[in-house]
Amino acid sequence: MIEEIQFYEPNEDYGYLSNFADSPIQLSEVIWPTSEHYYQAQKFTDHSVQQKILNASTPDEAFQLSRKYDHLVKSDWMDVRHSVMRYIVFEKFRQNTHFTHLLVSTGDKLLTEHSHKDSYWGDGGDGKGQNELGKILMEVRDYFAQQEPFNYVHFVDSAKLPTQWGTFRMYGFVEHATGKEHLALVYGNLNGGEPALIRLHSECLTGDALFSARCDCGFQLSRAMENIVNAGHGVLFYLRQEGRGIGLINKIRAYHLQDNGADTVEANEALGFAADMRDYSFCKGMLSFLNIESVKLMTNNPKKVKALEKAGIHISKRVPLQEGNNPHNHGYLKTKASKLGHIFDNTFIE
Ligand SMILES: Nc1nc(O)c(N)c(N[C@@H]2O[C@H](COP(=O)(O)O)[C@@H](O)[C@H]2O)n1
Ligand SMILES: [Zn+2]
Repeated sequence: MIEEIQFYEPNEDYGYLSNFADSPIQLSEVIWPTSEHYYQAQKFTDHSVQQKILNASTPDEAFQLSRKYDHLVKSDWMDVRHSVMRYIVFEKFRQNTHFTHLLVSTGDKLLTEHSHKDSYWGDGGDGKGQNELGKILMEVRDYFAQQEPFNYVHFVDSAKLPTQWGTFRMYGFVEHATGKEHLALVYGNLNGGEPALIRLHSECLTGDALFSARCDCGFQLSRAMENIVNAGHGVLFYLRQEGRGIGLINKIRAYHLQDNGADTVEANEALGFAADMRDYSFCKGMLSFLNIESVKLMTNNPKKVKALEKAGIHISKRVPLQEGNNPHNHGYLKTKASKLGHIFDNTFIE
C-alpha cells in the first residue's frame, strides 16, 4: 500500500510543502516572500496589482488581494496557471535547500494537498480532487532526489541526546549508496555566521563503546564532544565506517594480524584491503542538510581535510585532536603518522 502524506496549513506537520510556507524566492532583482505571493501575482498584467501582491504581508493577504482584483485576471490565466505553479514550486525548492532535503526525505510517499477549498490543486477534502499541487511536488521531489547533494543521504528524524557534556540534538540519516545509518549530533545554534566546530568521527565500536586502548578513537570522541560544548555550538558527525571502512569482523582479523607483528596498514593490506577504505563524499548531504558551508575541523588526518574541501566545504581551520596516547597504542599512532600522514606534535608521539 502506498503511504500518503497530507499537508495543508504551513504551521502543521509537512507545512513546508504548502505554498503558504515562508520560503523567499529571488527572481531577477525581486524577492517573493512565498510561492503563493508569486503565483497570485502572475494572474495580473497590471503592474500596480502585482506590486500590491508582492508587498502583501502574508500569503493569506496575497491570496485575498487576488480575489479582490478578480475582474482584472488575464484572459489566458487558466491555460498558463499550471506551468506558473510548476515553475515557482521548482524554484522554491531549488532556492530553499533545507525544504528540499525534507521533500526528498518523503521518499516515494504520495503527497496530497488536503484542501476542502480546492479540488484542482488539492484533493477537495474528500479525496476526489485532482491534487495537481501534490503531483507537482512529487515531480520536483523525483528531480532533486537525483541531484547533488540530495542524492547522498536522506534525513529520517531527530531527537534530544543528553550527554555528560550537554544536550545535543541527534539527527539520523540513511546513506543511499550503502544503506548505512549515520548521525549528526548538533549542539547549540549553528546559524550564527561563524564556521561550525565539527568532527567527522568514524565508528570504532571497540574504542568508542568498549573502552579499547589499542587506538585513540574513544579518547578523541570524548574530547571532540567536550570541545563542541565548550565552544557553544558545533556538530559531531558519527560515521558508520567501522574499521576504516572494512567492518568490525575484518577489523578483528586485522587486530589478530597486528597481535602477530603487522602494523595497522600491513594488516589491512594482508586482508586484501587498502589501508583506508573510507569515502567521505556522502557527508556533503548531511552538511548541506544542516546548512553548513564553513567549518573548523577537529582532526589530525589530512585526508579528511581534503575530502571536505573536495565536497565544497570551506575549512577555516584544522583543530588538532591529539588524545589518548598510551602504551597499547603507541606503535599504532606512530604508524598513523609515518604511513597514513596523520599530523601529530613530536611531543605527543615521542
Ligand atoms: N582497519 C583498521 N585497523 C586498525 O588497526 C584500526 N585501529 C582501525 N580502526 C578504525 O579506524 C577508524 C578511525 O580512524 P581515524 O582516527 O579517523 O583515522 C575507525 O573506523 C576505527 O574503527 N581500523
Ligand atoms: Zn579505534
